Amino acid sequence: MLDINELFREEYSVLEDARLAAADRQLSADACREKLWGVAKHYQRLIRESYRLISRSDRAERELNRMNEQLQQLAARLEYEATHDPLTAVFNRSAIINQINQGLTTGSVALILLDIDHFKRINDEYGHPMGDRVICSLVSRVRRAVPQSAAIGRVGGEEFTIVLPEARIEEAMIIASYIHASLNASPLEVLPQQWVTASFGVSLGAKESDFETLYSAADTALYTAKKRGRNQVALHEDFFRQPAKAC
Ligand SMILES: Nc1nc2c(ncn2[C@@H]2O[C@H](COP(=O)(O)OP(=O)(O)OP(=O)(O)O)[C@@H](O)[C@H]2O)c(=O)[nH]1
Repeated sequence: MLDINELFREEYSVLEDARLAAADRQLSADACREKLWGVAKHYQRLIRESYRLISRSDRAERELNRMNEQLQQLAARLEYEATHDPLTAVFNRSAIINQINQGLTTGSVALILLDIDHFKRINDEYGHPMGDRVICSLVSRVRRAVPQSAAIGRVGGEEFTIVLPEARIEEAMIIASYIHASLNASPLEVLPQQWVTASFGVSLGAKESDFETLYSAADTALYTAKKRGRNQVALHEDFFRQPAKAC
């Protein structure tokens, strides 16, 4: 802790001297002038010191602001990296789990599970780097086919989710069919000589259900699509059940 008396010892002494001089009616004009010079010299020194301190504190504040900005940028980057897939820039698995669980606290959530068909063959035939480019190209096509409110996620190597909060099962089916049709309309730009198709599983989670339940239902539907020959959309069987008729 700084002691103000210690810090300004010299100035206090000059000040005290000046006070005594001001009170001394017998003091000669020359002696008064000499005291005044002393005060002026110290005053000048104080101005110089204050200016130096203000400049230093301005510099420190600017440096602090710069570091704060860097910290915020770093936090945003870490947050982005923790929630996004580095290859495709869509949400990663943990972000999708959070979004679905969050969505299910306030309403229903429809889920489309998309799995590229025979992707291993693409890797084997054209190489892993081409496989990566196929994944990115397919994601671009999915982006163009889904509404803004949909969250696209990569939950496995060649498995993707399209999360549709508050959507009805019919809307989810339409969107899945639209992506399916778009993949069948033309080959991906990066691999024009080879059609890349996908299978889709669609389901709906009721309010207050959870990720595991919804994902498992969509996965069962996806398995059905694969089993039936791939390159198609399957709806979870729960949605085929008719409500019991009253007698
Ligand atoms: N290029 C590339 N390949 C990946 C990536 N992640 C997973 N894979 C490959 O994806 C392939 C998935 O193969 P499988 O699970 O047998 O599925 P599939 O060949 O698509 O067959 P079906 O799903 O049954 O139609 C494996 O060969 C993985 O190595 C990735 O990030 N990049």
